[in-house]
Amino acid sequence: CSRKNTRNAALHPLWQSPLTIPGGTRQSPINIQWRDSVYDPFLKPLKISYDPTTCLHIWNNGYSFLVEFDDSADRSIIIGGPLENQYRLKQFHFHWGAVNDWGSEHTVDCKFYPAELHLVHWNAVEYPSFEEAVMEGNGLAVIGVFLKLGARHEGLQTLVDALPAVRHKDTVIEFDVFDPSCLLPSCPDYWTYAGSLTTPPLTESVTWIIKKKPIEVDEDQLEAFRTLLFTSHGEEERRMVDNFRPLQPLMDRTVRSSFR
Ligand SMILES: NS(=O)(=O)c1cccc(F)c1
Ligand SMILES: [Zn+2]
Repeated sequence: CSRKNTRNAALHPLWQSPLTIPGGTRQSPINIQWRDSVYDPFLKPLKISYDPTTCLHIWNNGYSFLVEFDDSADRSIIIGGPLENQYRLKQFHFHWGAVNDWGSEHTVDCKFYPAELHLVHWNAVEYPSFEEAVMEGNGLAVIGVFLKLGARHEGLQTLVDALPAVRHKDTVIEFDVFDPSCLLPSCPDYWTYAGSLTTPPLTESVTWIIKKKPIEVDEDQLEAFRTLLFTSHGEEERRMVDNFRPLQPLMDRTVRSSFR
């Protein structure tokens, strides 16, 4: 993407130095060039079934705010799409900007969205734990959903209302019923490619499934994200904004689409 729309991610202390993995060949995020993506007729529809009672808590981990789920059984799972196995939901979180001009990690034809949702799942068929799956090439499956400025999102609002309670790093609150499927667009279309985690340990273990259609949220909801802090109680406050990684080289990868 041309420099003109490169945002100032470099200012963020977490990614002050260009964080690259020596020998990394499948790093994320990437720009998705729509015209270069290849329609794959063998891609199946993605099947998603989440049990809202598996929701546990929300916490601020100093990178984003995470909504974590009980992944001790196959109760909230995804299957199909590009996946060989069934994957269990572990957590979801967001990345966003200081302003609405940027914030997403992935881009589409160099367009940034103001925020991006990541629903993180792990391959519990082949691996005994999330921590082990994180180290394996087919260990994780992350669904990415772009957020665009528009109508207020009622499902998101229940999350937004809880954010003041996790303003500081390492704070947590119980959050016992939430259905993350309310955050998915109704359109089934997606792109998929082999990539990595976008925060440390940056391991190359993610099958990315990026939804073509964004969901709409309003300005107040995006502003609520920006009231969170990277810093703990007692530290000098640093607003949690621009918590995204810079775009990474595509290298020898093809992005497939589930749609013509
Ligand atoms: N941003 S992300 O690639 O979805 C991610 C980073 C770190 C851990 C994790 F489970 C997911
Ligand atoms: Zn993420």
